[in-house]
This record gives sequence, structure tokens and C-alpha cells, in this order.
Amino acid sequence: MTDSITASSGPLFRRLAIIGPGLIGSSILRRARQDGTIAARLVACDISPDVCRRVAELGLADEVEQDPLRAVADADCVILCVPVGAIAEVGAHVLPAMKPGAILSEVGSTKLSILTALAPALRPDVPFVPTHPMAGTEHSGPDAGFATLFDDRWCLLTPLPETPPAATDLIVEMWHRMGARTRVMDPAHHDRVCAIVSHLPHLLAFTICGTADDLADETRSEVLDFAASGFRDFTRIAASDPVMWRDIFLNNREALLEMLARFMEDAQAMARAIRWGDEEFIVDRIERGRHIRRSLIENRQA
Ligand SMILES: NC(=O)C1=CN([C@@H]2O[C@H](COP(=O)(O)OP(=O)(O)OC[C@H]3O[C@@H](n4cnc5c(N)ncnc54)[C@H](O)[C@@H]3O)[C@@H](O)[C@H]2O)C=CC1
Ligand SMILES: O=C(O)C(=O)Cc1ccc(O)cc1
Repeated sequence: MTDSITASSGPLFRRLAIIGPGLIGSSILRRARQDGTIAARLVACDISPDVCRRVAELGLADEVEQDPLRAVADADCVILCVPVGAIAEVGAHVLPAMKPGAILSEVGSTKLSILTALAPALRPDVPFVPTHPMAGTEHSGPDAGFATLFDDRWCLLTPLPETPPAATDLIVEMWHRMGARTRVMDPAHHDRVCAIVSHLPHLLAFTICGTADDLADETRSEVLDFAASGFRDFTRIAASDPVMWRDIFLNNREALLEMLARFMEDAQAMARAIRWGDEEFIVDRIERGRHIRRSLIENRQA
């Protein structure tokens, strides 16, 4: 943390603008509203008039703006909370309207492709601090957010080599005040980590639900009848937003395909062990799963 950031020095930002106040953006707004030390004034902006209307009805921001250029004009921090496929475009659109010294941030689930697409529009006088809160649900939109979403969750930050450390420190402090723990990492590493812990599990959930859906009608009704088993946990994840996950898969193509290839090799090894009755192999794999679950519980991430 920089010397200038202290708990007693008042709100971190005078004016914080959230572009895309859906699940993540509205959770930031709710927490900032409740906390009071994050921003003195909250501005929300969304491409959807329905979302703008709802954010106003819920009283989540001091100002609700349809025009992104007006929303960012006087902000000292702008956080893009739109789907991954729209982040670079929205960022390039608002950057020229931001005031010098203001911080641009975003919360996308992938990092490398956003950075590549946004790089030509970045300004030396507007520090860019990409972030990724590892917290969420299968729900979307401003009604789905809640103030405690980030409590005890990790928020990963991938600042550029040229990002001033003071700007990264401010965003780190903001996430701490949101209740999160933070870790700074390289964007390529981020994309590989998220491919295995988040993107591949979603791919598997969408696929297994599709496979069940392809079965005969009779079996499908039994799937629904007897879903109080492992299948039910997959269906929660599979209920996630299609646009969001399309964008994540297409923007983390290489890392995701590599993790999928590894997974398929490991699944083949399990199939072989089952075919040949290799009890030791099967038990060892299950033990590893149980160990990972225990570690998550100990780390309060389950
Ligand atoms: N849902 C989750 O669990 C998590 C999502 N993320 C990332 O956060 C971002 C937002 O995700 P959610 O909040 O779940 O999505 P959401 O669908 O709930 O909200 C996105 C909002 O962005 C708005 N939007 C779309 N295009 C826009 C544009 N061009 N200009 C202005 N507004 C626009 C939509 O109207 C919507 O209100 C995504 O990049 C996602 O990858 C990160 C961590 C967790
Ligand atoms: O609902 C779940 O299980 C999630 O995994 C939420 C989630 C979705 C996308 C992210 O980038 C991070 C977290």
C-alpha cells in the first residue's frame, strides 16, 4: 500500500464509474455504497436502458448515465464490468474522455486477449490495472449482485510493466475494502490458471448437460427425477450466461484447449483403469480429489 492510502484518509476515489452494472458491477456498487470508504460518489452506466432503469430503481448509484463518455468524464476510477468480448471496445471508446491521472480497470475473466486488443488505445497518463475477482454465481444482471460477494475471495491483478505501482496499490486497496484477498500475477499465467480452475469446469458442465440432453426422452426425464446426485452440481454451473461464457472460451482459446487436451488424456487413463480393473489407480485419483476438496475447505474457498 502507498503511504498516501490509509484507512483514515477518507474514500479512495472521489467519483467511481462502473460500466456494466450486472452481477459483478452491481456487487461493487453495493459494497461501495455500504462501505463508504471506497468512493464518495458512484456512477453507473449500461448499454441496456432496462439495466439503467433497474439500477436507478435499486438505488445502487448516485448517478445513472446512458452515455459512457459522460459517465467517465470526471471519474477518478473507471471499472469496466462488461462481457470479455466488449471490454477492449468499451475501453477504447471511453479512454479519450477520461481525465489525466484517472485509473482504468476491468474485471474480465480472461486477460491476454483484452490486453492485446486494448493496447493501442492505452494512454500513458491513464494507468490501466486489469483485475479478476474469483467470485461469482451462475446469475447475471443488477438484481443478482450482493455486497458480500467478494468476501474472502481472491482477486487477481495483472498490471502492465508500465502501470505505476501507486495505481496498482490503490486498486489492491479497493479490493481489500471489498473484502477480497489479492494476488498480482502475469496475464499469461492468469489465463492458464483460470483455464484449469474455472473455464474447463464450465466447459465440462455445459458438455455433460448437453450429453444428458441428447439421450432419449425417457432417460432425460429420469435425469431430472434423480438429479439429487453429482449431476445437480453440474447443472448449477451450466445455468451460467451464454454470452459471457462464449466470450471467455473464445478469448482464452489456447490455454483452454491445452487444459482440455490434458483432461482428455487423464480421462482416458481413468477409462483404461476401469476397463482393466486397476483398483490402485482409481483409488489414487479419487484420493487426490478428496485432498483438493479438503484444502479448499481449509482455505475457506469451498
Ligand atoms: N459472473 C461471474 O461470476 C464473474 C464474471 N466476471 C467477469 O465480469 C464481467 C461481467 O460479468 P457479469 O457481471 O457476470 O455480467 P452481467 O451480464 O451480469 O453484466 C454485464 C453488463 O454489461 C452490460 N454491457 C454489455 N455490453 C456493454 C457495453 N458495450 N457497454 C455498456 N454496458 C454493456 C450488460 O448490459 C450487463 O448489464 C465479465 O467480463 C465476466 O467475464 C468475473 C468474475 C466472475
Ligand atoms: O459460479 C461459479 O461457480 C463461478 O465459477 C463464478 C465465476 C465465473 C467466472 C469467473 O471468472 C469467476 C467466477
